[in-house]
Amino acid sequence: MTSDHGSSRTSTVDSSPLLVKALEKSLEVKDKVEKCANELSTVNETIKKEMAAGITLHQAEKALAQSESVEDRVHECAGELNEVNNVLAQEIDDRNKLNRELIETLQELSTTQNVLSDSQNVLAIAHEVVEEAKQRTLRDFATGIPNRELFNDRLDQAIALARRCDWILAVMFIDLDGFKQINDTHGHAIGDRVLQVVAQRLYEQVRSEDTVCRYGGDEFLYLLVNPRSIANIQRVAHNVFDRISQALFIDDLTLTVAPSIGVAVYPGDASTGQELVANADAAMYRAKEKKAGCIFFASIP
Ligand SMILES: Nc1nc2c(ncn2[C@@H]2O[C@H](COP(=O)(O)OP(=O)(O)OP(=O)(O)O)[C@@H](O)[C@H]2O)c(=O)[nH]1
Repeated sequence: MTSDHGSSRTSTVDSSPLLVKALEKSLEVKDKVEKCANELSTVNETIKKEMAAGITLHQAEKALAQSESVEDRVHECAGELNEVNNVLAQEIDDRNKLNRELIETLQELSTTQNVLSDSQNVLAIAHEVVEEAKQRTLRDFATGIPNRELFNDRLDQAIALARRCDWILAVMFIDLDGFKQINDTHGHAIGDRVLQVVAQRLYEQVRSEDTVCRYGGDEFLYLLVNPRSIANIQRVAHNVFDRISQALFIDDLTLTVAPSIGVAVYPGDASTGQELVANADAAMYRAKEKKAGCIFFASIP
């Protein structure tokens, strides 16, 4: 067996130094055994020939000595093979141990991944719960539309934008006329349904950049962002008025509520959100007092 052949085998099998050595050793032993077998076969051939020709005692002793020498070397090879086997057995043990450790590590990794995935799910649910809670704190419980807190936040943002972009803004203060009468005549539950329908009508009308909210009781606010002109504000206010004034059908009741609307415009009527709402509120009261078409602009004396 050539060393070239040996090195190509060992390099493809493993790069562990112990294993490389053991394999080289086994190739050496194999060579030795092959030599012994050849020698033994030569000795046997000679003995056969000599026996055919009539073997002498001297020849028989010589042949025995030769075969004993081969036998000694075969024993030696067996010892060496045993050593190789021990090394290989140790290597197999080590590899099995490594495999077991690898499997355990993979199992631990899989458990960790499951725990991680569970944690991620829990986290996602927690996010949803927090988001829902956040939404609840920003929505009016009875009608589902934004509440005063969300409106004020949007109003502050709108004022900041309007300042930077040179826009106008408008706040409409909407109060239902004679709402108490509905409560008193038909009960609080019907009054609640009326508020819900009004809120829905406002919500359906509002553009995505604008905001409506229930301010409290039967009061609603409507923020118009960058309406561009007073004429546009008037048009929206009239649309809101007409939509709210349409008949409401609740169970077998047909009800009507008309709103009083006060409008304040930024920057002409106020420079802050709070002032804008207060001025729209004051305009709404003047609209109520005068009963003049029920829409009143703060800037109109
Ligand atoms: N059903 C119901 N009623 C409410 C709610 N919040 C406030 N109210 C009632 O709404 C009414 C609001 O009072 P007002 O604005 O004086 O009633 P109004 O009859 O519309 O009076 P004007 O605005 O002057 O026309 C009161 O009767 C409150 O009890 C609510 O969530 N549900």
